[in-house]
Amino acid sequence: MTSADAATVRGVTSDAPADGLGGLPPSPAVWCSGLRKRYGRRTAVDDVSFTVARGEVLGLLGPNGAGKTSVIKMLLGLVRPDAGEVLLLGRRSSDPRSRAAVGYLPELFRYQPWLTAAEVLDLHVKLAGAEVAPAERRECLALVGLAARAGDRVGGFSKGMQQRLGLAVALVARPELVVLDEPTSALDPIGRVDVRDIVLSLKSRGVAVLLNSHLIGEVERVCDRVVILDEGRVAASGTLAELLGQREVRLRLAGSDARAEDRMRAAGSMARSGDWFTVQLSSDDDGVTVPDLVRDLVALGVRVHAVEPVRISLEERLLAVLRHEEPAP
Ligand SMILES: Nc1ncnc2c1ncn2[C@@H]1O[C@H](COP(=O)(O)OP(=O)(O)OP(=O)(O)O)[C@@H](O)[C@H]1O
Repeated sequence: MTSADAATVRGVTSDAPADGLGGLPPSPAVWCSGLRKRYGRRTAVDDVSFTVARGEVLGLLGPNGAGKTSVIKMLLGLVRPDAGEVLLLGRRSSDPRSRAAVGYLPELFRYQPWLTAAEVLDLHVKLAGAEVAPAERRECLALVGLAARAGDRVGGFSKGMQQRLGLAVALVARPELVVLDEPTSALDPIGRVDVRDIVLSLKSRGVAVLLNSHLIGEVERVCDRVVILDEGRVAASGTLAELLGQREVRLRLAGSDARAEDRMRAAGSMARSGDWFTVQLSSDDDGVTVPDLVRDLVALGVRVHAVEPVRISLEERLLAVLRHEEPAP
C-alpha cells in the first residue's frame, strides 16, 4: 500500500462514517500497515501491510510458522502488535462497533461443551449485541449442516461438527467481515465444498472474507486476491490473475515448418518438444491470440491435432515464490 492509500483510509476513518455515507466509498473491510510482532527473540511478523476490500475474498497463504495466525490475531485485537496499525471496517479493532461486525472462526476452536449448539449461537448473538430472529439462527445452523443437532450438547460433537458450529458462530450475527482461520481443517470433503459455497455466497452479499487455508485449491477457487507470507513477511501478493498471469497454450501439430514456427513466435515465446509446441501468452491477452493463431496455422497447411490451455496453478506459483525460484510479483 502506498502512503497515499494509507492517507485515504485514514481520511475516511477520521472524517467520515465507516459505512460510506456522505457519498464517500466505504472504508476497506481490513486495512493494516507495517504490522510487526516478536515473540522473545523470534520475529513472527515483519512489516506486513495489506487491505481487504468490501465484498472481497482474500486468501492468506504460507508455510507453517509463516505468521498467518499471528497476523489474524493482531487484526482482531487478540494479540498486540509491536508496531503497525489496523483498521477494521474503518474503525480501530478495539472499537466494539467494528468487533460486533466481524465474524471469526479461530484455528483452534472450542465451544462450551455443556451448551447445546443452539445455545452457543444464542450466546454469541448476545455477545455481538445483534438482533437475530430465532428462525434466522436455525437457518444458520442448517447452513452449516447442523439443523438436526441444534438441541444436542456440544460436548458430544465430533471435531468436524464443532468446526461447523464455529462457522455458524462466525456467521450468525450478520457480519460485514468474516475471518476464517483454517476453516476446513476438520471437515470432510462435502463440508469443504459447503464452506466454499458459503464463502462465495458471503462475497455475493458484499461480505468481505479473510481466509487462511493450507488447501491451495480451495483458496484458488474462492479468493479474489492472495497474500503469501513467508518467515513473517509478505513474499508476494496480488489478484489471482496477477499471480497466475503467465498463461500458455500447448499445440500438437503435424506438418509444422519454419513459417508456422515464426507465426507461433509472433504470438509469444515458443518451445518445442516433438510434435508439441508451447506458446506463452501475455497476461493481457484478450482471448483472440489462440483462435487467430490456429486459423493462421491451418492456412499455412499445418494439421492441428490438439490445442490445450495451460495455466500455472496457484500451488506452483506458491512453491516457486517460497523456493525463491522467481521474482515475486
Ligand atoms: N504465543 C506465542 N509464543 C511464542 N511464539 C509464538 C506464539 N505464537 C506464534 N509464535 C511463533 O510465531 C511464528 C508464527 O506463528 P503463526 O502461528 O502465526 O504461524 P502460521 O503461519 O499461522 O502457522 P501454521 O500454518 O502452522 O498455523 C512461529 O514461529 C511461532 O512459533
